[in-house]
Amino acid sequence: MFKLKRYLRKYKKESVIAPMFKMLEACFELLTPLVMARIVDVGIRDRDMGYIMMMCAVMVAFGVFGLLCSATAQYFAAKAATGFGTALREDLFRHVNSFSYTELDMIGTSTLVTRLTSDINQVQAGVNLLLRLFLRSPFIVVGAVVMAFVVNARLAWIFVVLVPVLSLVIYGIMLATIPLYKKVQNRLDVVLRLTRESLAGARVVRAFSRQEDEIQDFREESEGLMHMQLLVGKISALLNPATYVIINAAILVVLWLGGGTVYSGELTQGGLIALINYMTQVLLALLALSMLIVSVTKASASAGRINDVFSQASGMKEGGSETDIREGEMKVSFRHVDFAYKGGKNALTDIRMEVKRGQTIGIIGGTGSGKSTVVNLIPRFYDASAGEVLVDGVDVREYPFSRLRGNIGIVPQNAVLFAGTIRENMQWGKKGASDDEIYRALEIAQAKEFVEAKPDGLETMVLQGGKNFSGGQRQRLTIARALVGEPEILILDDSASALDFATDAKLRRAIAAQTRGMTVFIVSQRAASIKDADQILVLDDGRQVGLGTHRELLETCGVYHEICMSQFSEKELEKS
Ligand SMILES: Nc1ncnc2c1ncn2[C@@H]1O[C@H](COP(=O)(O)OP(=O)(O)OP(=O)(O)O)[C@@H](O)[C@H]1O
Repeated sequence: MFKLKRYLRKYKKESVIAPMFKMLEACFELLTPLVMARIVDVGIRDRDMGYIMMMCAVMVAFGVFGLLCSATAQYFAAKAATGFGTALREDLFRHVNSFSYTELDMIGTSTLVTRLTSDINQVQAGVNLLLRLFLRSPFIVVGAVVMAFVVNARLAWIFVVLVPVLSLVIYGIMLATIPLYKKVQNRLDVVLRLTRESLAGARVVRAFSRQEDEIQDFREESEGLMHMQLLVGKISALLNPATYVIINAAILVVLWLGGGTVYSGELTQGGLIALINYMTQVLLALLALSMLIVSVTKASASAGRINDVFSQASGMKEGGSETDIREGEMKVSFRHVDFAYKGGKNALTDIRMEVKRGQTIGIIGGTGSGKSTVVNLIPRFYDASAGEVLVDGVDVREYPFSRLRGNIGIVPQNAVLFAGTIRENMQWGKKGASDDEIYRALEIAQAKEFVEAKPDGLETMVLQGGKNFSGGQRQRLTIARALVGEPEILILDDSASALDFATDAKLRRAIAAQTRGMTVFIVSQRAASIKDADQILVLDDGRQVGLGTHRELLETCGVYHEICMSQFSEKELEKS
């Protein structure tokens, strides 16, 4: 948690004012039993109503000042803590955004969501409590012991014994619960992941009638979390009975010994009442301290999880801004490229390909053969494990991300749209794109017709994930989004799979005719979608088993021939 203190730097003033006001409030609290003692020893003894009223007014004034101090402290602590939380959240979000796909795969989205939300809230609550209580509680404990010595030094020794005994009990309980908080948070991660998966895949769950299994899995995890929380709760629940037994025993001792002292005149009745009040103050302060420790412990566990994300640096270093681009003939080159996902075997082995500016490249192969992996290396979603990928003759690792990716329009396999209007979604491709530019892109992507048919046109709202559009419409919108920016390289990663054959063909014809000079990569399982490409890369289990035109590959590449045989009739094959 200490490591995160930099986020409080902007709130130095608040971080000092909050504990100071809490201490001031504590001073009023410590003085109150003395006023009470005066009421008993002087006011009540002498039956002096004027004195009693005056002292009551003093007590009320202490209470009001204490309340004002407490409210001021609360205000500044809340200001510092929420500012801290906001700065931390923004920084963590920025850091997560710097991750490459490798780190995202490794850490997992659900746990990142928990860390960005619940963990940061936990740390924020810890900071708030820390600012208010870390000085106040020890100050009250020490202050109450000192005041007890002021009232009666002989009886004050009971406090000297009481404070360590109480502290020891509280510490023991803390020690038992602290490791469990981290486990609770980890379990929460699992529950969140299950919830996310189950809700995101709600349609699939229903389609496979898996609701009961999903509910069962969720129940098991949720009950696991509950048992863990109950265990922590049960141990923590010992705190109050244990401490109250000790404090009441101490009060009995004070009354037992104090009674005699009052008779002998060594201690006044008011003094005895003040001692009991101080004892209660010690207990309450220690309980507040234990609450602080619990909160700080939870916050530390959460801070640890947040720091783990911060310490995960992006494995990808961005290239310098002065990239020397050689505008040669080759737009994209793969030179003996190998790639393995973290901890896995090679997903790609020795990929070699030279793609000229303006060419269309088809990439085909069975499922899992590495087609998406190949195209993911061009915008540097992953880095090659061996060999190099070049764009305009320069290794992709030498580019600043914005420059490299700014020239690439990528349409991923899963059509992802964001909540907002169609226009806003299209402007992801190019900030401030005009309606003309958007309609041109929609036209090429074969999406203009259905967008125009909507009463609100470009103002039509897209629901989260594009749920109010069909799969094919979503795909066409994501293609249009990539085209709006008129990228130099367009990557269509199986992004026309939901289109019927006629629309798919129209789309490819429009791209070929209206995007002259654009280098286009088409990943597809359908031979018909890529057969007219200038070059076709054939993959089999991550290996390049063919590279050439449709005609050439039919002659030379067994895998390609087989794919075509399975998809075309004899007649179609002869014609092609
Ligand atoms: N994020 C990942 N982490 C680990 N392994 C992965 C990851 N993505 C893909 N793989 C593995 O890499 C191999 C190639 O996957 P890739 O997605 O490139 O295949 P593909 O040819 O595009 O398949 P499909 O046509 O089914 O989309 C597969 O064995 C797959 O299991």
